[in-house]
Amino acid sequence: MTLAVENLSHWYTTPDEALYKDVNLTFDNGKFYAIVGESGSGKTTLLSFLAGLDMPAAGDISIDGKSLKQMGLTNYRRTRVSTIFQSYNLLSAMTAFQNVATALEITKSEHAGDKEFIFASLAQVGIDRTKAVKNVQKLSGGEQQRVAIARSLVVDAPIVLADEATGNLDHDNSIKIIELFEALAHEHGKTVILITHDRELAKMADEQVLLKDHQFTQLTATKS
Ligand SMILES: Nc1ncnc2c1ncn2[C@@H]1O[C@H](COP(=O)(O)OP(=O)(O)OP(=O)(O)O)[C@@H](O)[C@H]1O
Repeated sequence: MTLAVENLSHWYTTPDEALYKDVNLTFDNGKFYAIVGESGSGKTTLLSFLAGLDMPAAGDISIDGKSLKQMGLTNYRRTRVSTIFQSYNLLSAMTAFQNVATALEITKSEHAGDKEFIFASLAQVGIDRTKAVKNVQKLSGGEQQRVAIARSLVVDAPIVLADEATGNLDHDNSIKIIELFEALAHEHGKTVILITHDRELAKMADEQVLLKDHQFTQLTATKS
């Protein structure tokens, strides 16, 4: 499966103040990508298009040649993509466990109601049973971030998008999450796209997409 960005241009004010012009990018399944670039360069904006939350001013996003417009953004969001937002968007009146359980119910997952599966999904991101049954507002920022990651991953979408998913985590926990993303791509064949400010973490990706001076450059990793 290939997710393609075709001749995409976007501006919020006028076309001569475009964030980017005629961008072409491809993202393949089984690969882990990092999008890096200065603050305000337009990374989150690109992610909102890839997530099917917004449409660019010009150009198209397609999946295996079929445009998202053709497919319908709601259909695309429901069936293809899972997004981890910078602001977590957790249901604040609920526990970590309930946040994950709700995602499984909404998406009619085969794991809906499976308590052990839910606890295991949270354990995978370092949230133990004691923390899992706490209201998410009683968890630290980094713990909330990990709950948001677990919630997004249980949905089992072929495309996983993450906006600064490790922004609130210490180095060791960031590495664990990156390894989890790597495994999703390499072992489960997903397309994983992470926005990050952290150049060291970005180097762990198979490809880096650099956004600089209104241009994207796709670089393949040369891993030792
Ligand atoms: N809805 C909007 N209306 C007008 N301008 C916007 C809107 N959203 C973003 N912008 C502007 O577009 C530019 C790119 O924003 P974006 O959030 O995509 O950048 P970013 O690279 O993700 O930044 P950061 O790393 O700081 O999160 C910024 O200058 C921002 O002010």
